[in-house]
Amino acid sequence: VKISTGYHIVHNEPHQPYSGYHGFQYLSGAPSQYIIGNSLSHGAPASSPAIQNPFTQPAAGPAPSAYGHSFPTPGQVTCANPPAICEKSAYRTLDGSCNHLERPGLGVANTKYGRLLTPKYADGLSAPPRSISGDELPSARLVSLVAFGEQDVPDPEFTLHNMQWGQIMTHDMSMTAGATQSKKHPTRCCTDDGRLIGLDTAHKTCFAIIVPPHDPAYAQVGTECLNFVRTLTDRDSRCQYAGGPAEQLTVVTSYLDLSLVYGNSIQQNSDIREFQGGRMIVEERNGGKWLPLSRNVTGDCDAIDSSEVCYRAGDVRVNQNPGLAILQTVLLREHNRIADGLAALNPHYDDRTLFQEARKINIAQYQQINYYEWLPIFLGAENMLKNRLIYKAPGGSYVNDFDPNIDPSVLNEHATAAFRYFHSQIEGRLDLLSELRQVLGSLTLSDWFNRPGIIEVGDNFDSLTRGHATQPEELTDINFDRQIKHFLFRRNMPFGSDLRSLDIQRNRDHGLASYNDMREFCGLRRAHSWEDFGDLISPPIIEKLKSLYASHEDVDLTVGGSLEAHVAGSLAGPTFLCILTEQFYRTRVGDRFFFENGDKLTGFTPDQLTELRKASMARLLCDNGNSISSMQPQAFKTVSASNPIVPCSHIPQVDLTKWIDQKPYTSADPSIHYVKK
Ligand code: HEM
Repeated sequence: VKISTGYHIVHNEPHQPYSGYHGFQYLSGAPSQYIIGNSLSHGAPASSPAIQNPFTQPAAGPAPSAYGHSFPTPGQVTCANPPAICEKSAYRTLDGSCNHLERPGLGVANTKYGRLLTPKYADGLSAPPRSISGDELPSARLVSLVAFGEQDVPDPEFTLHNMQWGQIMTHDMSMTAGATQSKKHPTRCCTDDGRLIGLDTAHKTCFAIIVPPHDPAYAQVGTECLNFVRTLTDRDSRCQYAGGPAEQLTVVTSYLDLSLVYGNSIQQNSDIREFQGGRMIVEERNGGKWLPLSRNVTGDCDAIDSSEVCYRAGDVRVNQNPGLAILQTVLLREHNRIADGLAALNPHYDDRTLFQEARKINIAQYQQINYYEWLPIFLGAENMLKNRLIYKAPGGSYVNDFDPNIDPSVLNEHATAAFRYFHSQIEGRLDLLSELRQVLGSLTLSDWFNRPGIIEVGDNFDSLTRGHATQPEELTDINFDRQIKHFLFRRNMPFGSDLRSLDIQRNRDHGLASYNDMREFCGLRRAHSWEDFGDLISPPIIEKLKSLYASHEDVDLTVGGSLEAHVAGSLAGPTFLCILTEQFYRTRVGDRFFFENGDKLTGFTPDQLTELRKASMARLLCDNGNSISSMQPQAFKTVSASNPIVPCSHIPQVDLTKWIDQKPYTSADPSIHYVKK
């Protein structure tokens, strides 16, 4: 694989036409760099325009369940409540407040997404955009069907854990306010049998997706409408609005701080914390240690009865799919493993110290995996080095790059368009594998949305974990698996929703700037005709876009960005790569607690940092399976001669003895009593 060399984002240099924004640009790059994944050639991975009827009879599924009571209530916005003055602490707060000491509200749960470009609403305030011709934009479902395919193309290099970890990071960074995400939304914009509810009677947050006639899936059952509820914005909030166009709200902290494990507030955290030995609550069932059960099983899961397993965690989306529930369990068990280790090494520690120290180590390992193992696959190691997202920092050396001028908020363009491109990696078949990597069976994804109990059955937890470490993810391209394209959250129905349609509709709901505007912002050539997209999008796909949109100016960011040829060494085209790189730069340098920082109070000792840099996905899986004894060292990558399966004991482990013995603190700050040796 050829690595790109031509990209360099220059931070903190506002781009002239958009001077209100944190600017960056690419250095010029030759078109020949765009060669991987989506291709420019005419015969390139097809988007399977001739959609066959792929649908079989539905398997018997669970009965429809009640609404999820623990999910955010539509129409209601929780106000962020950061303190006016921050106390200096060695530990992060749970809601993200006071990460930035002068601006305590930055990155806090229940605040606005950031934006690179001003929103594009039809009325300038909040109405979804229209074509520049004044007409409606093409149906999101139609765009999903015509511009995107559903071919099953396994990725030769990366495993399903690679996809699944991305969803973990996503859930850590953002969640649209007012959404239920996976549970049926109480606001109905379509009737239960898929007919549109008239505009006069529909709720004001409705923005239903119109299904085109002759839809290859939905026409079979007469579905004309997919439910879609708009994200709550600052204009819906009594505590946020300061005038201007609507800005969507996100209900989780923007930092990579494992908020999905620990919760986004003291309240959420108290509900899942044991308050003994620094541990989080785990419950024993059938000899295993599992996430605690939800108190509203039929509300939170698509459970048939209240005896089914349905989890409670730091993030309400925990039950959405089996792979996600597995990694949430792994990260929870890792916390308790560390807390128990620290307790044995430091018997004088109280519950709070053990909890916070274990949390701090868990987050640091996770950030190490994010930046040094996972992100290089997506963004390219060289691109990351060049743009100062990672460093070649030897041993225990610090990287003191916290920048108080950087806003760590999650960008709307990132969460609503660029990062969702990786929905393309989702696989609809989940294999169960033995320790010898023999296939024992497999699950169909849409049978198990919101029914995580399957991971507790028999040896499924380990078999699925091995499966995700062995099975390839779907290639990152224009194809989206049928299981999420026609069967998403289908419950016991023949069909469900379409994730690609939801992505496109959400782009419009959030009024994202157009694909063409974003190209220009990213230093690429602005297109003045359809043909001008040809530098990055193949001609047959441009033809499809032409058949959908009235003008090249209308193309949604989510759509155009997902159709670009990839930059060599990365998993995205230049426009999305620009957004993703900018996001993960901000997420790093805008986090005062980033694990490589050498601050005396919040950081680690050089010895500890040396250990933390040994953290890996493989070790995490080895340590937190029920009984996993072997793994390939690079668990995001498929097994190969250079990445063979080895006994877990061969995989480096973070040595917790470096956290023994805290010496009395001798700094000038009298409020702080201890520091690591
Ligand atoms: C089986 C796997 C997955 C399923 C079923 C799934 C499903 C969903 C659903 C239903 C939404 C909300 C759609 C809407 O109404 O707007 C969503 C949002 C999102 N997904 Fe996924 N997803 C999966 C994996 C991933 C992966 C692998 C990534 C990235 C690497 C990802 C990134 C995102 C992002 C960034 C959002 C928006 C988050 C927010 O700000 O609310 N997802 N996903």
